[in-house]
Amino acid sequence: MNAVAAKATNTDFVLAVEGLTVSFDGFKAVDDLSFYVDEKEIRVIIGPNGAGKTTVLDLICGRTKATSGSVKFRNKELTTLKEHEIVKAGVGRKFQNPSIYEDLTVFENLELCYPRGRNVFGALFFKRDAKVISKVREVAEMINLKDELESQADLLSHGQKQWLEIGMLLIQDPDLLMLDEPVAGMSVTERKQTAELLRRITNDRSVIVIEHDMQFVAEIADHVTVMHQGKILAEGSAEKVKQDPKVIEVYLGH
Ligand SMILES: Nc1ncnc2c1ncn2[C@@H]1O[C@H](COP(=O)(O)OP(=O)(O)OP(=O)(O)O)[C@@H](O)[C@H]1O
Repeated sequence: MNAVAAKATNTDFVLAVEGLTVSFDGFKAVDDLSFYVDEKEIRVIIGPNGAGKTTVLDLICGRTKATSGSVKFRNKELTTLKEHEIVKAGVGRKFQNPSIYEDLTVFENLELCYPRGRNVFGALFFKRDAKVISKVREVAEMINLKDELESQADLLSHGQKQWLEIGMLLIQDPDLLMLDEPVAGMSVTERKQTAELLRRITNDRSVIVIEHDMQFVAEIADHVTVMHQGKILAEGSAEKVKQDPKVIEVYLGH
C-alpha cells in the first residue's frame, strides 16, 4: 500500500498521524501535520533546523502533549496516553545523546532493558535465565556487538554506543522505533553498518528516523517526509524529494 497517498480513515497503518498540532505560547511548532507509516517501513523526516522534526517525535512518544490532532498506533490513540504507556504499547524512542550505563558491560546494559527487569535493582538481581541470555545474544548480533558482550560500555566507540542504545530499545521488541540523528558523529564505515542494521531490524518493525545526511537518507529511506515550519513541504522517495524545487529552496540548497 502506498502510505503517502493514504486516506485518513485507513487503519492498516502502523502509525497514522492526523491533523497533529502543538502550539508553544501561540507559536505552532507542528501545524496540522498528517502522515502514515506502513509495516516494515523506514520513514525519514528531513528539513531545516527548527522545522519541527524533533517535536513530532516528542508528540508521538508522549513527551510533549498535542494541542490538537491524533496519533494512532495500530489503531490505538496515543495522544491521551502517558509516556510509559506509549512505550508499553510498543513505541521505542532513541534520543540524540546516548543514555547507556558506561560502567556496565554490553551484556548488562541489554539485560537491564529486558522487559522483566525495568529498574536497576530488579534487573541486576533477577536470575539470568536461558531466555534472557538468548535474547541478549540475539540483539547483540543484530547490533554488531556480539563480540563485545563482556566489554564495559565506556570502552566502546561512539558508533558502538549508539548501536548499544538501539539494542536497549530492540530488546523490548518495539513495533515502531524512532531514532533522532542515529549516525551523527559516526565514521563512514559505521554509517554503512548502521544502514545495514536498520534494514535488518525492519524485518519485523517500522522505523522513523530524523536525519540530515542525505546520502544516508537515500540509502535507508522507503519514504521521506520533508518538514518546513511545522508543516509537510514534500513527501515521496529520496530521489523525488531531492529534485523538488521547494525542497532545494528551503533545505538542500543551503
Ligand atoms: N518546549 C518548547 N517550547 C517552546 N518552543 C519549542 C519547544 N520545543 C520546540 N520548540 C520550538 O519549535 C520549533 C521546532 O523545533 P524542533 O526541535 O522540533 O525542530 P527540528 O526540526 O527538530 O530542528 P533541528 O534540526 O534543529 O533539531 C523551534 O522553533 C523550537 O524552538
